[in-house]
Amino acid sequence: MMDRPNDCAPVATGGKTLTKDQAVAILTARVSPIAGTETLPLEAALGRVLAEPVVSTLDVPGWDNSAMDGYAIRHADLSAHDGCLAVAQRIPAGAVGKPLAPGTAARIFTGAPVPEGADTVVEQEVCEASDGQVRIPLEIKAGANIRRAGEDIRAGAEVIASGTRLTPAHLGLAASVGVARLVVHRRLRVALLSSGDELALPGEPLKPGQIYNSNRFVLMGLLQTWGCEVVDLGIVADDLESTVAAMARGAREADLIIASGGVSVGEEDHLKPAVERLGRIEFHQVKIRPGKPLVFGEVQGRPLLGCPGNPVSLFVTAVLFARPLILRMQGVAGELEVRPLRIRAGFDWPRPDRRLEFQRARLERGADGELEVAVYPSRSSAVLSSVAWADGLVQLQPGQVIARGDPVEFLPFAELFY
Ligand SMILES: Nc1nc2c(c(=O)[nH]1)N[C@H]1C(S)=C(S)[C@@H](COP(=O)(O)OP(=O)(O)OC[C@H]3O[C@@H](n4cnc5c(N)ncnc54)[C@H](O)[C@@H]3O)O[C@H]1N2
Ligand code: MOO
Ligand SMILES: [Mg+2]
Repeated sequence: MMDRPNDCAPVATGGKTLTKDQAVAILTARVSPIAGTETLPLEAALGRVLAEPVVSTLDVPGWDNSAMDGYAIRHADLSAHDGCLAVAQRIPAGAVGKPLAPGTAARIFTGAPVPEGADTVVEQEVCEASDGQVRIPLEIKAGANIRRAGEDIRAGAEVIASGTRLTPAHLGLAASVGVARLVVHRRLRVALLSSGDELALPGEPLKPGQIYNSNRFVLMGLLQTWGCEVVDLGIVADDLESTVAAMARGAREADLIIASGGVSVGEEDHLKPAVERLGRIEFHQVKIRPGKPLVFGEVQGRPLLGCPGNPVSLFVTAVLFARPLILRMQGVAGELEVRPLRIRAGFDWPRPDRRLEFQRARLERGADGELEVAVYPSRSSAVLSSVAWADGLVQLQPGQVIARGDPVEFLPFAELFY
C-alpha cells in the first residue's frame, strides 16, 4: 500500500493540535439542532428534548389546601372558645367543604381544600377529639399547615423551557399542570461505523488474529442512553473503498456519522482519506490522553466524528466530544458539557502528562470515611475493564502533580451518560 501524507491542516488552528475546549467549541459551532418535531404523550417522552415550552394555565396548587390530616379552624376562635370547637364537617381530599361556621372546626385530610373562613390547620396528633368536639392547644400558630394556592406554579408561568431533556421530574411537572402531550425534537439518527479487518461480532468464532468488536456496543449503549436512533453500518474493512462506501451510506441515512478506529497514521487507517474524498476534515488531533487522534469533518453535508479504535480512547472521546455534539444537534439548550466536581484524591500522581489526561476513576470512602476518588491502576487505553470498573473520569491538567488528599476534578458517569 502507498504511503500517504497523514496530515490535513486543521482549519481553525493553523495546524496546531487543539485543546479539548477548542475542539468542543468547533464541534458545537459547526452543527445546529435538527429540523423536525413530533408530539408525544408523556408516557413516551422520557429522555426526549422539548421543542416547545410547557406553559401552565393553572395555579398549582389550585387552592389553599391542607398539609396535614387534622382540623381546619379560624385561629381567632381558639381564644374565644378556650380551644374547644365543635367539629361541624368532614373534608377528605377530592371534596369541597362548606364555609366554616364561627366557633367550629372542620375535620380535614392532607390535600383537601381549606374551607372558606379557615386560616389554620392543626395536625391531629396534638388534638383531642371526642363527642363531636375537638380540643386544640392554644399556642398553635395562626396560618400553620396550609399549602397556598399557586405556591408551586403560577398560571401563565413557563414550567419547562424549550431545549430541556425530559427527566421523570419534568414529565411529572407537565402532568401536574394538566399537559398530556409534549412537542419534542425528532430523534437524532446516528450512523455507527466500526472499522477494522480484525473485528468479529460476539457469537461468531474468532479466526486467528481476530478480536471481538467491543466498540460497537460501547457506542450503541452511549447513543441509546443519549436518546439517539442508531443506524449500524456494521464492520467496515480496512480499505479506502469500503470506508468511503460506508460513510456515503451513513451520510444518506443519518444526521451524524460516528466511526471507530482507523484515525491514526498507519497505512491501514483509512478514515481521513475517506473523509477527504467525500468532504473535508476540520481537525484530526486533540491534546488529550487517551484520545489524541480524533477526526472531525463533514461528509456529503453530514458531520462526522472519527474516534480512535483503542477501546478506552473510544469511550473517552465519545463522552467528551460526541456527547456535546449530539446534545447540540438534538436541540438541547444551555450547558452542553459536564462541569467537573472537585473531590479529594485517594491517589498520588507524580508523573503527569503534557496532555490533559483522563483517568478511569471511582468514588470511594477514605480511611476517615470521607469521600475520595481512586484511579484504575492501568493507564493503558486498551483496557476496557477499567471503564466498566469506573464510575467517572478524573481530569488531570497538563503537568498537574497530585498528592493524595489534593482536590481533583471528577466527571461522574451519571452525568456523562445522560
Ligand atoms: N505510529 C503511531 N501509531 C499510533 C499512534 C501514533 O500517534 N503513531 N497513535 C496511537 C493511539 S494514541 C491510538 S488511540 C491509536 C488509534 O488507532 P486507530 O484509530 O487508527 O484505530 P485502529 O488502528 O483501527 O485500532 C487501534 C486498536 O484498537 C483496536 N480496535 C479497533 N476497533 C475496535 C473495536 N471496534 N473493538 C475493539 N477494539 C478495537 C484495534 O484492534 C487496535 O488494537 O493508534 C495508536 N497508534
Ligand atoms: O490517544 Mo491513544 O487514545 O492515547 O491511546
Ligand atoms: Mg490504526
